[in-house]
Amino acid sequence: MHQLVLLRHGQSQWNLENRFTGWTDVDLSEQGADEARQAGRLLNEGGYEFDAVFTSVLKRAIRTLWIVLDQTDQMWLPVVRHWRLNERHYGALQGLNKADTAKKEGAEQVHLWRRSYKVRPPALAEDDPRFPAHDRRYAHLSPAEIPQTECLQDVLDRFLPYWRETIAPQVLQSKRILIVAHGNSLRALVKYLDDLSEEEIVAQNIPTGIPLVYRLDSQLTPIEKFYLGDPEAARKAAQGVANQTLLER
Ligand SMILES: O=C(O)[C@@H](CO)OP(=O)(O)O
Repeated sequence: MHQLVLLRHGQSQWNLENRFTGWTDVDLSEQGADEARQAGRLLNEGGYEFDAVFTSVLKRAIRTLWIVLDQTDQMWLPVVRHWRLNERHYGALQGLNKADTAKKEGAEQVHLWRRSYKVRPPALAEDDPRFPAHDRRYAHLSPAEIPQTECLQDVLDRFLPYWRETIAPQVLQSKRILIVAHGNSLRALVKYLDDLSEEEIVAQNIPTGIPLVYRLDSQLTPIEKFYLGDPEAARKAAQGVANQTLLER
């Protein structure tokens, strides 16, 4: 049996402000840092140890990872940061308030942008300062790899090669892997691991800062999966993510 732990970063400043974030490099809020510490405590209590760790090139995930490694006394572990684990690029929605956007564009449209598999949010123009080609951390990417917007399918398409070539082989060697990433990059991986349909993935929301443990067989098919800690707290936190576009917020 193989084990994999997924962790969405703790609450970010823009999660707190209820803004679409995507590839914007915002930091953790104070609550987010607390959530990361709590994730570390849960991992300690469960006796979880890791052999290798993967994260994105965005500081809310990196800092969550730092806090977890500190909390679990595993700061020595090898860490790989890769853009393919980044959050979904939210195109021209990046920076906008989610509830205001639902008011303006309609809740149904915003739900499609947030959770459908194939509907892309409006794209960024190439001369927009938010376009990642202007950021030197992405200078090594080919033009075709740099997104102006992404739907969940695009995220899975860019995450999967990295999963197949780099992470999955290590899981199969029985290395205990921790992936600290983002709501939608983890939804893409969950869709793939759980073999969910395009309809089923719509209802999946991943809460911030709660470790999600997968036990997998030799084909990397899940045998069981569960959130560490109180299952009711994880359910409520996931519901809170789903509710971010409610107009009365
Ligand atoms: O803004 C984002 O980048 C993501 C994660 O915070 O939001 P959503 O859950 O709306 O897809």
